[in-house]
Amino acid sequence: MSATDDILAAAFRCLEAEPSLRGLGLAVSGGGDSMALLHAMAGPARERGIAIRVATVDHGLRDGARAEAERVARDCAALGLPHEILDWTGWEGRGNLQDAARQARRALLAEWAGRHGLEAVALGHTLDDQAETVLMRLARGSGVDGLSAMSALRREDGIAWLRPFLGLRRETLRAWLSERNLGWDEDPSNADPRFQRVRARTALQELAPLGIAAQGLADTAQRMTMAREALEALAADLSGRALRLRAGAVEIDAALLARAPEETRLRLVSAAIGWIAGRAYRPRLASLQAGLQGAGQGRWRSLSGVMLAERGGRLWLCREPGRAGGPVAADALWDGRWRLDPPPAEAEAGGLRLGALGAAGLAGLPGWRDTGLPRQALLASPALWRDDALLAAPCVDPAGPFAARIVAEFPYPTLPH
Ligand SMILES: Nc1ncnc2c1ncn2[C@@H]1O[C@H](COP(=O)(O)OP(=O)(O)OP(=O)(O)O)[C@@H](O)[C@H]1O
Repeated sequence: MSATDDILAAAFRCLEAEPSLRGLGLAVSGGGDSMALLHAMAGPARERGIAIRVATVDHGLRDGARAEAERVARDCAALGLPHEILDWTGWEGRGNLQDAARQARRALLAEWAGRHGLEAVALGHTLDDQAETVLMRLARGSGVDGLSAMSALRREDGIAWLRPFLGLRRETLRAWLSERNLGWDEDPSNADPRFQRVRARTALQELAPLGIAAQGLADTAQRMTMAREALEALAADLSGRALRLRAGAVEIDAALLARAPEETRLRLVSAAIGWIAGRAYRPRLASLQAGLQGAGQGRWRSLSGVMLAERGGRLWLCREPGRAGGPVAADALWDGRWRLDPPPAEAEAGGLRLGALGAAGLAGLPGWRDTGLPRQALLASPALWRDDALLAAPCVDPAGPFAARIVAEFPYPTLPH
């Protein structure tokens, strides 16, 4: 097969994975990979009756970025495709710039797709990106999850993110563009050795004599994806036998947990932490191991915004009260997970706040012991307040005036209440 066949076959395959697709967004930076995406997807999408829109994010970080975005706009105009430049103005100068830029780009693209009713957005990642990621993750000592492959289709934020070119080489795409006299802009940061990805790219060439090459690393990533699926199935099985959700806390049968292989155990506890504290706060492996060992001694330990302790043959995980955030308006989401259900009527909502029960709230509820929940778990459970007066504590008194609902879904099956 020629490069053109491969590229067009990849474009069609990607559209076939989403048969009901009507509106597709293309994320085009102006670099070689995404310019190939633009030119390769336009025809097949048109053939399938799919409307295409294109967006370029201007991070405002480099002179020349605007001109590159405008070049994409011109190419889109020539193809008859609507194009938009999305501006990122949010850099606060803290943390890792590339990570912040990537996250902001995702958010801007998701917002743009939502605004135009696009069900999917395609990205131009290639096999080379995959291989470089594996090399960088090896440097960090990553496990199965970190070494797993980017997926050709991933649903997140209500959008299907498509990566049609994961099986293709960067040089193939660029040669294809050159043959057609189609241009692209070379982002100068792609040659800046201050970036680890650029160093990984150079290192890959140096590793060739050892037989370490992009294809092999990408194959490893595929194998790791299969391994991850198997491990996820084990964690889901353990969860269904050993784990119960209680008032936003997690209760796990400690004996069953102890008998599970360490990888399964850590995976389950890490998922519980992610569920309680938000996915962004997953702990690192060493802290997780240390936290679990400490919790086994019966004292409450704090880890990634979550308290954990083993009590009476159960491992308990619950929100660390100080990390749950202050109270919010009663119709808002509190601590990323809790909502009143149904929301309060307008007449009663004035001055009403949803927040942690806390020690002050719990002191007025002597019946809390009847719930069978540890005090620690109830401290960070939701309560309804008007000024300083406690109106309801739905986890202590489910028959009371307000019910609270957890909106975040636990990733695995659980035992019934
Ligand atoms: N500024 C941007 N605006 C729109 N989409 C972008 C932008 N930067 C990256 N993308 C999308 O994310 C994909 C991966 O980006 P990344 O910077 O990791 O890759 P790249 O290999 O440099 O790609 P390209 O050659 O297309 O810039 C791109 O192919 C493109 O689809």
